[in-house]
Amino acid sequence: MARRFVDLSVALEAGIASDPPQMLPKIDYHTHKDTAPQIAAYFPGLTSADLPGGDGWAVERLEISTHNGAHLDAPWRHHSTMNGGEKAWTIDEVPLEWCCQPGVKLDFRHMEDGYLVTAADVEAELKRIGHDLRPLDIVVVNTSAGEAYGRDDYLLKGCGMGREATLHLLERGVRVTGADAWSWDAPFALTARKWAETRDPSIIWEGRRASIDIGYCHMEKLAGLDQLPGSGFQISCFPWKIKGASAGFVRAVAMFED
Ligand SMILES: N[C@@H](CC(=O)c1ccccc1NC=O)C(=O)O
Repeated sequence: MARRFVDLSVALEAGIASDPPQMLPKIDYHTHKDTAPQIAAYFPGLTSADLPGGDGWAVERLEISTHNGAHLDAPWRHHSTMNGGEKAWTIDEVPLEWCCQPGVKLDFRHMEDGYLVTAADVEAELKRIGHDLRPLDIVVVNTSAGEAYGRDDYLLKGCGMGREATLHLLERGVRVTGADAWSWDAPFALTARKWAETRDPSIIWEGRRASIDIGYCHMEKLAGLDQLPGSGFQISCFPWKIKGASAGFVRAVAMFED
């Protein structure tokens, strides 16, 4: 039996519209030509001419936040408490068991930017793909943001998972979800417009705040969801173990046993 992999993570990349301007990642690439003196520092007397082709080593320095690139948000990201009053788990406390499970893909690409997905929308899509949710299924949502990654309109793209839809998944035992958009919730700028009209603060991060009731994790900035069927694959998305952090980078991968 051959195993096939689909990469579900965007590359961490500088110079594209992946995040708001003040939150963009910075990557300083030190090339082989730049670094020969770094090696020479360990071997007094060595010159670049002694190295093959004059090459030193390649290394990069990053200036990033835990929310740049494809990442898994821990319950701690969503609120300081989870499960009705317990201290919320940070990323290093998330059970590994949550992060390698059967995957389910919901296709919501046709939904309008900023539309708030309901529990009925989730049920209708599960019926269409013929899947009954099981505890710990990893549910990923393909929105219109997926194909806009890196474009100037990326931050405004995609429907949002509302509180009702999020709780619907959590009440069925789902503990890890994901989207290919900048956020699990609706794009911030669109929620801000609604807030300016209503002044109702409960609409801000309404999907992720479901974690206050039932702690869960979600991935953001996924890629390649259009290549997945509705079900029939595993997802692996172990996060970087960053002590006490709100999120960890993930190389999310879908695996098929063909
Ligand atoms: N909506 C996303 C992304 C986000 O908030 C973010 C992305 C890059 C850098 C910083 C971010 N947020 C706060 O510092 C999240 O909640 O992780």
